[in-house]
Amino acid sequence: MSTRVSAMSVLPPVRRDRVIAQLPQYFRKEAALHTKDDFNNKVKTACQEQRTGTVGRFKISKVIVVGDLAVGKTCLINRFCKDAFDKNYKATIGVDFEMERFEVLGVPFSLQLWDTAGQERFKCIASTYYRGAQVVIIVFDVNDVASLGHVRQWLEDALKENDPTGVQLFLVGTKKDLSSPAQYTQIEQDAIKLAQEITAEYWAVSSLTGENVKEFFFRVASLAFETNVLAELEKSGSRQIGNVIKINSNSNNLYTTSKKKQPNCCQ
Ligand SMILES: Nc1nc2c(ncn2[C@@H]2O[C@H](COP(=O)(O)OP(=O)(O)OP(=O)(O)O)[C@@H](O)[C@H]2O)c(=O)[nH]1
Ligand SMILES: [Mg+2]
Repeated sequence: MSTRVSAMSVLPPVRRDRVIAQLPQYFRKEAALHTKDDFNNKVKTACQEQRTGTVGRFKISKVIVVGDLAVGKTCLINRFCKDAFDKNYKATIGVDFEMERFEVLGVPFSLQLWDTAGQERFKCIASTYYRGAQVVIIVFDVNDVASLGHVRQWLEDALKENDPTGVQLFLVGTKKDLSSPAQYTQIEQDAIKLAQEITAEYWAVSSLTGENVKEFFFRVASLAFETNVLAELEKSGSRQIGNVIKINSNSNNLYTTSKKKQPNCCQ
């Protein structure tokens, strides 16, 4: 029996319910990152011809999930990744992360979801992991106006560590199951207005019922994938990119940022 283990054979196949063949639609047209109803043509062609360069088996996009304490960041990730919901609150201490593997237009694509702490005393540990994010998800509770009010601060903190032009932003209202339609409509207006101002795509979800959770993460994976492939095509220009395999530089420094940076806010 062969003992040789290649990177390919270590990876299990992508789950059938993580296969994305069509562009998932936005939640609200007024606050969408784009409103096209299909993937970019150049992206589709590149995928068909297997010219996606580093976007493929080895490409990992970093996603950070930030927002006030107890708004439901951990529950949102657990509903999607584990199809589980815990009604008891257990504060995230520092950070946790989950890997999710997708197949988009036939190409493997992974998201690394970083679940960060909202509690003030753990925030500085968490913020050392913000660097290198391609997607920032800012979460608020649709039943808590103050948590929506703090979104700009979370955005500022996240962008301090990242190139603002290279980040895709999502604004997610959670706990929709707890709000009455009238209350919800009121806060949605404010949330959409804010999303437009900060150029974020707006979603409302419930991790308890699962409403819109899968749709939301599929949209995140698809838009991140599309942006990555377009960037890859642009970078390559006329150069042949089909044979290049390299680990994304962002993912290289994921584990080293905390060592390099000495936070001085947690004493
Ligand atoms: N009804 C309802 N409760 C929710 C929902 N999402 C989260 N909760 C509850 O809200 C509380 C906080 O959820 P968490 O996901 O732990 O919050 P968090 O944002 O991760 O909090 P920190 O880790 O401290 O930043 C828990 O008691 C959850 O059960 C939801 O969609 N509906
Ligand atoms: Mg948490």
